[in-house]
Amino acid sequence: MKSFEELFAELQHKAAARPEGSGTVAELDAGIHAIGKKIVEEAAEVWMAAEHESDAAAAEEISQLLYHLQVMMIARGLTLEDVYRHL
Ligand SMILES: N=c1c2ncn([C@@H]3O[C@H](COP(=O)(O)OP(=O)(O)OP(=O)(O)O)[C@@H](O)[C@H]3O)c2ncn1[C@@H]1O[C@H](COP(=O)(O)O)[C@@H](O)[C@H]1O
Repeated sequence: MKSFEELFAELQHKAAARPEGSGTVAELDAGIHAIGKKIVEEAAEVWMAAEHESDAAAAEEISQLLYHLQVMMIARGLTLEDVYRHL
């Protein structure tokens, strides 16, 4: 289990080190447009899971949406602070 901040730090490291087999590196290479489509897809899955599935399924879909949002932040060069200042 990891926190939001720990995942973001891990993804920043992957983006810099570009290890073989990283899905994050592949998604970053696919670009903003592809990441955006993934976010929309995952958001729809969150909605459907929240309406029709278990708490565990909804939580898993939410975790995937958070992951893809973090990938988008890294693709745009945004930090956690850039986002937190709007919360
Ligand atoms: N938390 C996640 C995470 N959440 C979601 N995903 C990706 O998002 C996809 C979403 O799952 P879906 O159920 O929508 O599956 P899918 O539609 O079949 O996925 P695709 O075929 O579209 O890839 C997963 O297949 C993963 O590729 C994640 N990929 C990675 N992480 C974490 O990110 C870190 C870095 O991962 P790597 O870059 O792969 O090393 C690790 O700690 C991972 O646990």
